[in-house]
Amino acid sequence: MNHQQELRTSENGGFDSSNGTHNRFVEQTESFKGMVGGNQQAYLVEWLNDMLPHLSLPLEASEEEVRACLIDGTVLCRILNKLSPGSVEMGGSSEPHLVSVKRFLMAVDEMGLPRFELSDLEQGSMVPVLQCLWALRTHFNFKSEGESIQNHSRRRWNLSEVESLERIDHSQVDVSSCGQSAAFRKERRRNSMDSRFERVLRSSVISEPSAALIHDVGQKFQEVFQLKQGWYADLSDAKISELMKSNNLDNASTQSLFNIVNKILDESIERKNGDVPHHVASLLRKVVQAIERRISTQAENFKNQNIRYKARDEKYQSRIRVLETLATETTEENGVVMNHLQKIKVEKTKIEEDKKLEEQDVVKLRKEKNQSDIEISKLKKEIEMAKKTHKNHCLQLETQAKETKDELEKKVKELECLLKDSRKKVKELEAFSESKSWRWKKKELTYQSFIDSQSVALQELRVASKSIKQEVLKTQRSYSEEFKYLGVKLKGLADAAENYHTVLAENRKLYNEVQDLKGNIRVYCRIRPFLPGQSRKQTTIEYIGENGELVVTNPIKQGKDGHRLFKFNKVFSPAATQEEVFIDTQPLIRSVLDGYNVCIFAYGQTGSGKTYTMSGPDVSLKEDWGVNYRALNDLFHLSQSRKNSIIYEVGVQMVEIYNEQVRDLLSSDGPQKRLGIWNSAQPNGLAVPDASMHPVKSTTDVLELMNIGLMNRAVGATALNERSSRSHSVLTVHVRGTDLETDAALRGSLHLVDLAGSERVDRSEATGERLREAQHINKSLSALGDVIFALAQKSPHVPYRNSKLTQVLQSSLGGQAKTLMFVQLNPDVDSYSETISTLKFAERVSGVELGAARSNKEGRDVRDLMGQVVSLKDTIAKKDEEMERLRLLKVNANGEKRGTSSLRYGSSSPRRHSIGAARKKPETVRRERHRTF
Ligand SMILES: Nc1ncnc2c1ncn2[C@@H]1O[C@H](COP(=O)(O)OP(=O)(O)OP(=O)(O)O)[C@@H](O)[C@H]1O
Repeated sequence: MNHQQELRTSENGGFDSSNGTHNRFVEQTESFKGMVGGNQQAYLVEWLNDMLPHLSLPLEASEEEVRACLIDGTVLCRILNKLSPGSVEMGGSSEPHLVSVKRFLMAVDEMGLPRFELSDLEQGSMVPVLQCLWALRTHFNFKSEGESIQNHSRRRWNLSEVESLERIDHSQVDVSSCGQSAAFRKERRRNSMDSRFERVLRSSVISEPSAALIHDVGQKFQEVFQLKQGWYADLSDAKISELMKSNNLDNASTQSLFNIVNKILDESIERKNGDVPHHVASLLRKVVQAIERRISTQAENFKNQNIRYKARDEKYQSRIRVLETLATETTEENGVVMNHLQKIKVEKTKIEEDKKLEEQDVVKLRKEKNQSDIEISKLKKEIEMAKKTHKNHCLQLETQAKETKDELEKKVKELECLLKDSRKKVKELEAFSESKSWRWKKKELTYQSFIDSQSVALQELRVASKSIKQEVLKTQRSYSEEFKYLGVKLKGLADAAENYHTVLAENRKLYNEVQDLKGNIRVYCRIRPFLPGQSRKQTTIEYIGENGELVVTNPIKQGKDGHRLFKFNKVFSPAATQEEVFIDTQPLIRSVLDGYNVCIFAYGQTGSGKTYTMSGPDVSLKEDWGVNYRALNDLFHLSQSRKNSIIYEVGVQMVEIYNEQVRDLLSSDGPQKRLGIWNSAQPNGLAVPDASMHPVKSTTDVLELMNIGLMNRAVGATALNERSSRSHSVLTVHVRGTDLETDAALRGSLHLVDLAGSERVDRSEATGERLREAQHINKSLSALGDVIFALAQKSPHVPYRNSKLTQVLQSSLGGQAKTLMFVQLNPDVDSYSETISTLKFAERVSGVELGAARSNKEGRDVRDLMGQVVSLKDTIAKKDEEMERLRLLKVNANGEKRGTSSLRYGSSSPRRHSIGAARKKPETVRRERHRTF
């Protein structure tokens, strides 16, 4: 059902009793309020279009479109004037739209209908506006319906007539289309639903063959009758009669004729008095007559058609019957007749099939109708359901509203309580603030009196401060004078302090010179740093003084007894570099070139850094070079710089003392060769005359030789498990210089001794071979200690012969040599006792006076005499050596008897690295040495 049909239904419904009119008006207005939505808006739009056709608003016009249409107020005023002519004054087009709307609203107010606000129409919700229009529509519908029941029943008749015509049209069409296909009939039916207007048109020109023709006729009518509201008022009688005379009415469609009738009726209703002008009435009659005529002719046509169909049908039936009787009577003519009959039967079956199809169509249509009925009932149910849910929703909302109202009331009560409380509190606060302000006033008074007394005191203080200021100025003056005096004094002190270091250096130089004069053995103490990977334990070194003081702490003892002070020529901290150590050693080494015998030896427990100081950790790196390399490098540099005045020849020996046996590390015969030792200090410094002497000309030569020597020592070490730390190595550098001017000769020698580890035997808990090694080391080191003690005591007998070490070092310790001892310390607290015994030994060494060193410079005569002395000493030494050998043989024989055996290097000793074929045999070297040194 479309909107118009619904509208019509609502318009027609409820008119049974005039008493119910008002109730229904209220109901409808209320219902609109509750259902503002698409349907109601569509009704209103349709109504508006009906009222003012020029609006031609689309049925599904949006709220904004409706607003745009109504906003200027003229539409509203026109509608009202149409419903109730003259109820609103119409303004000109220049009048502002607000005025029109206001006028409309005033009229609505007068009628007592619901109104809307201007703002609603302008931009607010359109619902109040639509409600107002709905009320207006309902109001005037009811009003007019009452009148139309009496006056305009014809109008309704017209519509029903049209519908009845439509039904006739359907049945006619159905009958006429008996012979057509079902599809064609369906198409026709669909077309028939297109629009109400076309349906009406079709019904009016049912005799016409096509819809196009119907439309054409309608168009023509529209052209002929462009009718407007109140049109006939403008027509003259002559015009109307002319219109009636013409055959225009006959050519117009039935719908157009109905429209004329309707308009005439509407106009007459609007005029209220119901009077219709005579000429209009005659026109109306004419139109109605035309319509009636048309309908009667069409009815006549249908009747005739029906009769024709019936007659045709009867004719067919009678023919069939005749043919059937003919068929039964004449059997001879059966063949011919049968054929005839067959044809007739075929025709009959065709007709029956058509009938069946018709029936099927009817059934289908019924079914479709049923389905649509079902759908309608479904929709109705849905609407009811929606109504119910809506009602439920409304109820829910109401209950919610009630609940919220209750809550709000509760809250209001609570707030009231709070308000009461706060009032109480405000009162309390007021009372409190009053008491406080009283107290403050009191305090103010006391403060005032206090301020008065303070201001008096301030006055007094000012006077006092003035006098104090004067005193301060006085003292300032005196202070500045004293400062000046102190400044002068301080300057003197600063000058003195500045000089202090130079004085200190001078002192040290003088001290060294005094020691040189005395021939004291110099002692340099060097402390090894903690090694990487070694946990930073507590150190035994408490203090290192610049002037050679060293304080060592006993980790067990506390207080004064825990500390011990030692004093040496120099103490090198763990941070001291190889370079720094050498700088302090350099002057001593240089004196070798001046013809002095110099001996440098490193003493200390195993791992304390003896080899580090003497050789260095890595020969390939120059900055790591120890005293050995640096000394020889320096000697060559110096000899080069002096080559214009003195020509130097340098030779090198390298021996090892292991288990009281001296072995040549550079000998081409191998280290197993035991060397003889001179029994007394040799004037030429050749302590080990049998050791091969290797002339060197550059640092590279020295490095090469020393590497061979170290390798020989290292090879031995591999076989005998780190023998290097249990043997003494002695590198002797012999220098012979000849003055080019005076031909005077000078000889100097430099012993560089890396002693074996000085730790006690019991500490290492050694046994077997190790014990033997340790015993030998102990023996040699204690022999060294005895020699030093004897020298310190200036004893007439110095026991050099007690060990090979003392014998080798005899020339450096006893003769007027310059001797330097590096005391190497391990800072680890675990090594405290070893450190103390090392330091005690070093203390004793530093006290030894060897007498002033003497240079070995000599003229030619002296040299000849010295040569003789040397040969004599050589002979004595040989004898001594023989005696020594015999003694050793005796000792060994006794030892073998006791079942002990001495260490041999025979098969167990490592392969000897050869110095090379170019090297001369020891005898040759010895001869040469005897010749040159
Ligand atoms: N001043 C130092 N700075 C850095 N490392 C050092 C220093 N002195 C010694 N060392 C390191 O300490 C370790 C032991 O040193 P070194 O072998 O020279 O001791 P040693 O007294 O000669 O031992 P041994 O008696 O066994 O021959 C080495 O690894 C060495 O590099």
